[in-house]
Amino acid sequence: MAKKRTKTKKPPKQKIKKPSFKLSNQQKLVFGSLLVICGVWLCIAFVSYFFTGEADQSIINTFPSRTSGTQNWVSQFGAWVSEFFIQRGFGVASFIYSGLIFLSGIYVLMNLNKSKLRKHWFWGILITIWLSVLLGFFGNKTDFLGGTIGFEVNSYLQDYIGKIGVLLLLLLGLITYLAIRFRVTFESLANIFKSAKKDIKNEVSDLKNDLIIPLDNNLSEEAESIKSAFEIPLQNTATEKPEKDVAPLEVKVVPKEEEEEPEVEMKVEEIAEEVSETNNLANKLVDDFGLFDPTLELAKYQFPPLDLLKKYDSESITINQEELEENKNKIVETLSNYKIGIASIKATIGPTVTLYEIVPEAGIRISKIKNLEDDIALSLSALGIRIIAPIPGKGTIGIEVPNKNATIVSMRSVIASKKFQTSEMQLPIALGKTISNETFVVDLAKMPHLLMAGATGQGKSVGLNAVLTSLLYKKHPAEVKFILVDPKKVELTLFNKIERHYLAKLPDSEDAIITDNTKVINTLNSLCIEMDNRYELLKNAMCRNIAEYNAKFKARKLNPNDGHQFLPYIVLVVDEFADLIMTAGKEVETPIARLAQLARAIGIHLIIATQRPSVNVITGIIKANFPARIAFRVTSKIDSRTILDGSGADQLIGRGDMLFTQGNDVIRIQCAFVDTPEVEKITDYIGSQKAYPDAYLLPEYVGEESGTGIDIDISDRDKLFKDAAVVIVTAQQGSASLLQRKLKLGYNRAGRLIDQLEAAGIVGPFEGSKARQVLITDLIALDQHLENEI
Ligand SMILES: Nc1ncnc2c1ncn2[C@@H]1O[C@H](COP(=O)(O)OP(=O)(O)OP(=O)(O)O)[C@@H](O)[C@H]1O
Repeated sequence: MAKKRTKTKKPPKQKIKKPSFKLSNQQKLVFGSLLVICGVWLCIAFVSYFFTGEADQSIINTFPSRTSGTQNWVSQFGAWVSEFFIQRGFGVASFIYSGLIFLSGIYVLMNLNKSKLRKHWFWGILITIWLSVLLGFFGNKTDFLGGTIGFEVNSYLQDYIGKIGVLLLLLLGLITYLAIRFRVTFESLANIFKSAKKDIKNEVSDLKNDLIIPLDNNLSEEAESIKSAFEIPLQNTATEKPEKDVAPLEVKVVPKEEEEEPEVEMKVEEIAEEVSETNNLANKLVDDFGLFDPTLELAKYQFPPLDLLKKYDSESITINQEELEENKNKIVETLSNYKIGIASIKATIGPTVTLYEIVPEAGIRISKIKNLEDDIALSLSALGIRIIAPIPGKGTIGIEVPNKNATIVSMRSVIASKKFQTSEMQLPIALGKTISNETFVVDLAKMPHLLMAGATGQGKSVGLNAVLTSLLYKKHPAEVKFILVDPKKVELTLFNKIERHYLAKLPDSEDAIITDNTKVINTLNSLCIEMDNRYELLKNAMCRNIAEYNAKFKARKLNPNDGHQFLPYIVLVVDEFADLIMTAGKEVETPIARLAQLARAIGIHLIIATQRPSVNVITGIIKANFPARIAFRVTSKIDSRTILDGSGADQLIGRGDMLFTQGNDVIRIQCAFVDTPEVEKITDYIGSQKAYPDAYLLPEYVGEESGTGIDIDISDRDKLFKDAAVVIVTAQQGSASLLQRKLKLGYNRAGRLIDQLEAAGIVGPFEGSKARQVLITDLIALDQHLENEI
């Protein structure tokens, strides 16, 4: 009897939402004012206590009676609170509390940094205790100087460490406070003393110089003219005598100063001070305003909730014992046909395939099994069998056999997984589940670029959506931007709704999603400029990569006035890369290769998807720079080799069954499934929230083709100008695509040539969808036309 066991599936843990304590502006006004008033009221009550406290003593315990007749300026409650804080609490130091409450009100009203306020409270409470103990040292039990707490703590300590001990302890407290709060060090204290000593000395010597200089002047002026020699003593008659008295002193003091001034130490200290100044400035800014928060502009942005993703009925894996047994028998039988004995066999059930791990009997060479790969697959007669001989690092042989009932790996289950939720990766992507049913999460930033290939209908678009969805669930709009290239015009259009949140575009383009191949070239070149700009920023900030740079920026160590800014990651997604490379050729390949080679450190990552993984699409230069690859099912072994450098992708079963490699091992994964309505819901959810004023603007790129001024210099003409003219005149058809085909050019270059031909008067102006008119009738006329030009 077939036993069916169903794995009990724990419901995904919903993240418990923390209650938000954010106040509206009106609430802040009310709450802030309340605190300010409380602070002032408390202060009045405390001051009053010094005058009325004694009189109120007797009636304090009758509280709360309306007729008690307290004398405190703020009446009964004031008397009681003051008694509580001053007499029974911390004595005079209680004033600090009223100050703290007042300060809190100001912070709330002015919406100032809360972390600083917390610091004020922390230190305020410590100072209150310290002060209360200090004053308690001098007071007695009934005294309100240190309050009951100050007095009691004192007497307790004095019993153990004596009066001197308490004083020393208080001194230690003071030193600790100064050291931690004001970062006072022994050196800085020594410096203060030194500079104070020097200031005094300078003042003394200035005083002396004041007295000496006139004497010098006298001497020089005496040498110059007798007249002035007379005048000066006349002006300084009153100081004449002391000058003469002080003159011998000059000799004594000056050499002393000369001995002290050339101290080398001084210079070293100054440099150290300068460095710490910038750090101190950054620290101070962080103290005042907290770390820079890039998400502040969209502070209220809500990440899409999990509920937007669908749950699927067939999500839990059902283990069909009968099927397992059947497959095992088939494997054992098939292998024994080839005289391969099996020592043990183990099955791991995944969402779409089951992995049978076989340990062959001793003496059987793995190469033998490897050679029989195709025959074994044929004997097992099932689609999608993949043999891994040996499984890397295990020394066993793996045979992956598709399950009869494949389960869907929902996007919801992988997003909800602990692995994804707690991941600390820079750009985490939940791709799906592995063969052992583990959620597979990778970091796009580490890949650093991804090549995706697969025949049509095998799950590429779903895969791209899974990647984008993962990032939307994990990254704030301030942290990542997408550039989407979608020549099919349908796959990625949904993301239009989040243009002003998550997309990046060229400044002059209307649509953020690029569907026109010519625009791709501009965008790629613009991205290269962005890359160069970012490298410049990183160089100036002395950072090696974007993570370091952003951390430094957040710590306010980089000045925005120097052009520094928080850099979001940029993810370029190109669907149908084959289409692009066919129409634009080198013009696309070159910037893509450049970006792929250099962009990893500055946070630009490329994801390229193609249906046709042929070598003229995935060229050597592209392949070399895309170590991370995903292969969905392809139709031939050759295609599989092109993507993975090995076979396997041709043996997949489709519908999101894929192989992933990051350079070494190949991992089989069932891609998470996210349907279009789910993506729509997510983009709707994000799109309905407050957005940035515009999409993230890439640097402007003035494409060469945009210089289509009709006055093109003859010397600037393309080398192929003459050939192009011949092609156009012969065919009597002024179209760029004709040039592309005949001269094997990219679209851009062909477009440029057409512009040059127009400038030369060979073709007419642009006429919309129609081909341009050819103004030269035959090749002889063309030759004459070109000769006349010169
Ligand atoms: N991970 C998956 N789990 C379950 N089913 C999937 C998965 N991925 C794809 N499919 C199924 O395969 C169909 C085709 O997928 P998809 O549109 O992604 O193919 P594609 O490779 O993008 O095709 P094309 O290149 O023609 O656009 C989907 O409609 C869905 O039914």
